[in-house]
Amino acid sequence: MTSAAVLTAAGSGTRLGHAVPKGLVELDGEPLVLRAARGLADAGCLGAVVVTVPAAEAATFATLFPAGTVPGTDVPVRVVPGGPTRQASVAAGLAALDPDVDVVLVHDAARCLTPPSLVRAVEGAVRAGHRAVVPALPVTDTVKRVGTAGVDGAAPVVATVDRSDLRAVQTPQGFDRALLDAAHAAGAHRAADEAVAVSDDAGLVEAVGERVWVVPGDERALKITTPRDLALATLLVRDAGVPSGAADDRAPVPRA
Ligand SMILES: Nc1ccn([C@@H]2O[C@H](COP(=O)(O)OP(=O)(O)OP(=O)(O)O)[C@@H](O)[C@H]2O)c(=O)n1
Ligand SMILES: C[C@](O)(CO)[C@H](O)COP(=O)(O)O
Repeated sequence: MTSAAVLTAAGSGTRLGHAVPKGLVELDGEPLVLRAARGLADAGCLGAVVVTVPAAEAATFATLFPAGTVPGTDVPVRVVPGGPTRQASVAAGLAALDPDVDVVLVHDAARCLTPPSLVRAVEGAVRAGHRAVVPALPVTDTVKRVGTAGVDGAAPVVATVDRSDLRAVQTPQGFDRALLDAAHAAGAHRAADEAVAVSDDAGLVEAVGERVWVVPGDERALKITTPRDLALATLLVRDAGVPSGAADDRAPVPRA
């Protein structure tokens, strides 16, 4: 029995706006995909990492793992081509996992500062019997549902949403491997089209009627999407005093 991770790095990073795919963009001198892979390996609970990358850049990504392992560790890495959507990229990663893997964590290279403690918390919750587990943080802004914007760009407020049971979901998301394989198979017809593909793997599990569980997330697991996110992450890695987001070991609660 082995736990393994699919690390998604096949996106282009359009909103970040660099000339290279986002996974190759450096944060304080180190590519995002390498930082993310190390965070997974340092958790100490994963037997392998499959990295999904843009097909045209597979050789470049492979040079980051010259020994076929996450550098500085003995965790094996496989680099495989991803697909046109995140969902398709995860499916490609799942197909490359060894048959003995029974627990899968799916993680975004874009969340490259995720601490190993969060990886262990998610993996441990799956091992403890929760077949689908996502880390999440409470929503802190006031949230409003709005209607269609007018020609001046202003949109009418339709309602103010009760935020008490809203959560912002992060990665890694952890799954019983058979459940995640089945959920991706059931949702495969959506994978090629960005308009209908799911934005996270838990969404596919929900669609097949299985319960997804939430564990406390961590502010360090922020997603680098825009130049501002990269600037913030740079400040965070240079400031060892940055506070952690949440305790890691609270009991899972059902997803609302
Ligand atoms: N076809 C895709 C699209 C996204 N991803 C991965 O999914 C994660 C979350 O996606 P996002 O941060 O939105 O990355 P991009 O799609 O690269 O960003 P953008 O939409 O700005 O191009 C990233 O690690 C990204 O590499 C992927 O593996 N395959
Ligand atoms: C998986 C994810 O990071 C959870 O928040 C998120 O859904 C990815 O979304 P994106 O649209 O691919 O950025």
